[in-house]
Amino acid sequence: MILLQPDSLRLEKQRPRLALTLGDPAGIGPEVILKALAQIDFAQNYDVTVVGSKTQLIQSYEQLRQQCSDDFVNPEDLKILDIDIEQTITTGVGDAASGAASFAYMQVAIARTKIGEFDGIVTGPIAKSAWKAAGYNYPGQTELLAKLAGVTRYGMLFVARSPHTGWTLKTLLATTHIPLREVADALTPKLLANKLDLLVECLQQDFSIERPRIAIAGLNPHSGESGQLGREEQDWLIPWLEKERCDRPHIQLDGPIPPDTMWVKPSQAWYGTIESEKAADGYLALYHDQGLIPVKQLAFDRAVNTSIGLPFVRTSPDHGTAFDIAGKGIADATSMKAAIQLAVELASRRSAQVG
Ligand SMILES: NC(=O)C1=CN([C@@H]2O[C@H](COP(=O)(O)OP(=O)(O)OC[C@H]3O[C@@H](n4cnc5c(N)ncnc54)[C@H](O)[C@@H]3O)[C@@H](O)[C@H]2O)C=CC1
Ligand SMILES: NCC(=O)COP(=O)(O)O
Repeated sequence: MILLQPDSLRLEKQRPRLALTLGDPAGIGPEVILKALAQIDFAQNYDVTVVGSKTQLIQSYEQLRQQCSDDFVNPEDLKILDIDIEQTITTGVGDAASGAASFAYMQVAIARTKIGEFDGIVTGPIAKSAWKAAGYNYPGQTELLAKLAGVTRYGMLFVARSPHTGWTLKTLLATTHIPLREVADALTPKLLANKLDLLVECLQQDFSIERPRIAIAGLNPHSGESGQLGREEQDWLIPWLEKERCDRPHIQLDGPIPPDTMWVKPSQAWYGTIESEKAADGYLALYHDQGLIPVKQLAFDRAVNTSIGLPFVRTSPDHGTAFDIAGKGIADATSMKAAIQLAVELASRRSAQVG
């Protein structure tokens, strides 16, 4: 027997259902959410549920009404999964109360996504220190997502589309929130092979790049200058890359590229002073600031932090809680808007691949 779906049901199924967590309620999360949602025709394109305190959203809305000439939505017009943990939140101060709140929003969003209620999660920014003050010792939201989703293979990818050319910079971090002192020991051929797998899969499935070209950074100045300025490249990075080139003939692997020049071509492709084909499809940075200084330099207002390897979509703005400007009405919502738009694109693409 063939069951025909009514058109309305089919359409409804195609609209990605997103959970949008408020982030730390003492930071700019509520403000950028209200502003970003005013800039996107969300009712047409996707179905969004804000997960967090309605009281905090209303407070942010009332502040914006007094301070701000930008557009922002009224929380009364939103679907809200209201979570009020009844603690006092002080705007601009990330503490145990705000950390407990933002952690609770994440737990609910992840649990509801796991049972199929949402196709993806867009997370507002949280403060890791506030989570710690609340007794939750995670280096970030990515690790919590991975743990609760039950995956051990995952990565932190930053995606930024150039407003000048439309070219998209995609940067995966091989290591993330660890002290700089520990980076060299954490980097191993196994870890890099794992991250490379994730990046290739993501470029193929999420960005339809069948035979990607990937640039991999060196660790030391001048990629070690033949061992004179550091030995990691000679000892294992170059041999590992040579082996990967033989094992993966369908992709192009450039590197190890001296970290200071790695970002020249992406910035030229960003501004359109070279053709975008001359830049790589993906960049693998070996540690947090090696990747994020150039990304934020080029695209602080619009880069999106994307978790790859999870069984559902997760995006987030690239910026943090910005406690210094919370409650002032001056936060820029472009990165949050880009995070929502990318989540819609990725979720739509994945559901088209499944069905
Ligand atoms: N996605 C997330 O959950 C992220 C969370 N964080 C957390 O945020 C907290 C604060 O981190 P910071 O290093 O200070 O970075 P931050 O991104 O919060 O702020 C850095 C600077 O940029 C400004 N800024 C940030 N976002 C802005 C926006 N949308 N519009 C206008 N100005 C903006 C801030 O006012 C500040 O001067 C930390 O606890 C950190 O762990 C940081 C990055 C991402
Ligand atoms: N630097 C990126 C960042 O801090 C966001 O991390 P996460 O909370 O998304 O894991």
